[in-house]
Amino acid sequence: MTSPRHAAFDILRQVEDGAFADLALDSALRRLKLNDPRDRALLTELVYGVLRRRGRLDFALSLCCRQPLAKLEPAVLRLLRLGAHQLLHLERIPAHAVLNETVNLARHLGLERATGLINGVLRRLAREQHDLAWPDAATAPRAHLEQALSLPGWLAGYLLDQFGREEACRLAQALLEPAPFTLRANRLKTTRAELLESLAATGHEARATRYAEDGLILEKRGPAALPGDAEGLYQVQDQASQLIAPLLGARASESILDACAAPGGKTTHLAALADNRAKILALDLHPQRVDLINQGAARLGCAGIQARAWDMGHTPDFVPPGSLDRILVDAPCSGLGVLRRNPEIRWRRQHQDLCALAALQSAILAAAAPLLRPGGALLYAVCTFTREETEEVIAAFLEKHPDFVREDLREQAPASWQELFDEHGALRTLPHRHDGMDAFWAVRMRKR
Ligand SMILES: C[S@@+](CC[C@H](N)C(=O)[O-])C[C@H]1O[C@@H](n2cnc3c(N)ncnc32)[C@H](O)[C@@H]1O
Repeated sequence: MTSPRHAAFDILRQVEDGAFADLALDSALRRLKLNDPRDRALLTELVYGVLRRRGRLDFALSLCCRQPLAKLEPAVLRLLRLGAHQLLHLERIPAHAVLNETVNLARHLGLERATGLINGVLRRLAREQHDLAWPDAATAPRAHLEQALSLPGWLAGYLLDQFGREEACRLAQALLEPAPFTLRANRLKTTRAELLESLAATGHEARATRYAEDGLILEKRGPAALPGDAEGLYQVQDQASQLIAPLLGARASESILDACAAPGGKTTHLAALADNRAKILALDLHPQRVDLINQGAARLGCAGIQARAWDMGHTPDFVPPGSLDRILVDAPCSGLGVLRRNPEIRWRRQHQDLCALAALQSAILAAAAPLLRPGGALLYAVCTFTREETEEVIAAFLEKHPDFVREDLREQAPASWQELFDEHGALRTLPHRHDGMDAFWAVRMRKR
């Protein structure tokens, strides 16, 4: 039987080769017979923890290893990172167990020749871990962000430039933590209060979200399965994502385009808010992801959704121009606001990607714009915070589309949401400021 450490080693290798961590982990959890929930939790923690904290782990390891880490065999470095993560961040595992397990795994993997090095480096790290010279946030903020808070160099510089030292450090710290597990009560079938009650009755601890009207955060999961999954009583959806559909401001019976819709979290939310009386066209580039929209809609009891594959780089030729009341463009983006959920993006995303993503976002907006009727509203949303993908995309769009005007979202938002908007009336959520939610950005424009 594969141990959690061995499984984590395999998944980390797959991720280095380009796999998505969540998919590789889900498939391993399904395939392996890890019956003890503690083993499943350890596997998840090892994979997500090592990916999130790689910058921090490499800094600590480099202080304890005589060779530069770049010269180590990839498999040896992977084992060292796994060991270092347990030593530095998982206090309940004693150091001798970490050393034994890591060296045994190295042997099992045929890395007998590296066991001396692995043992030596981890032994030294265990001894010196409380005296490591972490760079100081006040005097060396960029090194602090890279080495203590585990950001790649370009992103450390980017955050400092955009947010300043203190806020950059708070954001980077928040992005290192596991994301909350948040649900949206499906108002087509239940209410938040009812769902909170049935969660409590089945041994789970949950609380209402501070901002999203139908949201609840699972604070402590009980051993039983969550009630109401098959019945479609809830959708797993971050609180920030739950703010987007209400901000579109749709009314029942309107025609809506959800231009980048899969897997359908916001499409199904739009249907629920309109009490199933809106007509929603849900498009996405990838046909297999379109299936997810249909499956979600069926489970949640949503009606009025037509989902199909389409490349929104081009205006859909099957929708009459000027015929839609509302458009949501929840655009593909750098995903830096959801690094907690997709930890491999931290190391995969490059600064130069931002330009290409902004070009794609601009193309999608330009293709959607002719479909809106005069007086209709277009909401643009991304789960990131970079200037390139937010203000700059919208400024370029408004310059080329003088028939659109930007709206101030504060005017129609509830009083309790006012702190979620910036001084230009755009939604700007950040995990360290707003009830732990993902970092999103959204703005609404109206066609004259
Ligand atoms: C941020 S996700 C959308 C999440 C979705 N709105 C939800 O709430 O579940 C962006 C989506 O855009 C899709 N996409 C990427 N390029 C696209 C294109 N050219 N046309 C249409 N969809 C595209 C991706 O497949 C992805 O599903």
